[in-house]
Amino acid sequence: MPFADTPIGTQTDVTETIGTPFLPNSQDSKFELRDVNVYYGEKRAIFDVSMDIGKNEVIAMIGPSGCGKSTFLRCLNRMNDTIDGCRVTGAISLDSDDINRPGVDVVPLRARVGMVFQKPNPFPKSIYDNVAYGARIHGLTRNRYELDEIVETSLKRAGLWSEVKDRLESPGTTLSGGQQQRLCIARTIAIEPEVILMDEPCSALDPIATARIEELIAELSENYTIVIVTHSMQQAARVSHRTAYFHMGRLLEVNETGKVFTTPGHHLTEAYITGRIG
Ligand SMILES: Nc1ncnc2c1ncn2[C@@H]1O[C@H](COP(=O)(O)OP(=O)(O)OP(=O)(O)O)[C@@H](O)[C@H]1O
Repeated sequence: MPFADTPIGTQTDVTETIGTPFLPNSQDSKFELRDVNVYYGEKRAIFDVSMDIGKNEVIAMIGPSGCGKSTFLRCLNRMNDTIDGCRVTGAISLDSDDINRPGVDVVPLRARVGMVFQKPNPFPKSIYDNVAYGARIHGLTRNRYELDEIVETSLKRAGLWSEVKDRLESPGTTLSGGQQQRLCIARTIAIEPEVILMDEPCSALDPIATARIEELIAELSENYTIVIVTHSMQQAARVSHRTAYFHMGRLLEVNETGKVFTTPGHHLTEAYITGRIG
């Protein structure tokens, strides 16, 4: 316990992020963030965050409630634009292209960077139409046969096909919570995103449904970059390659997940993972 004697203050007492916020080769980065700040009106919620997120990386965002994890996640597909009074400064690039530059259309951006929310939110439509919706509006198919293929493939990849293949016309809302969350993942992957943002995707699910989603994250990481916000340190440890610890809007530490949980570099990371702050 190298920091056990350090008092837990409110100050974050770092000037730069501990660990490995930057990847050794910029070609390996999917996102590059530099000096990112987020304000809600006058209030600053994110302070000077700089880091890279790798291609095919699963990175977990952890930290006490209110530390800015969701706010940070929403920077990555400009979902903060939808919040009145929210302002983002700094540089955020996706494949070296600034996502905040004038002229960027957020619709294709959000197709490239899909999002799965805490509470499963299927549309009030059939299971089939939930998955087909995005493919239709983005014009990904030319005919019903191709659409059927996308729906089947997406449901298979989300691990839901065998459970729903005989009831595709039933409303999505008739599924269990865990099935609904897999339906939302199928809906997200149907439009072939490059990145999937997950904001506490298992918090409404039981342990079995959670285990299924975690298996799915491991499978999806072969093809996608995944950024997951979680309150469960066990989940971060199970699914992620790197873990980022946020505290009061600052990114205090980011490192390989094993290191963060065994030899944290900052006393506040250690205080959080040992349950002394929550
Ligand atoms: N729409 C908003 N308007 C004003 N302030 C906001 C808004 N959303 C979040 N905040 C504030 O920004 C800070 C960060 O909130 P955020 O939801 O990003 O934290 P979090 O780490 O995701 O929290 P939790 O773990 O509880 O979900 C908090 O102080 C919160 O009160």
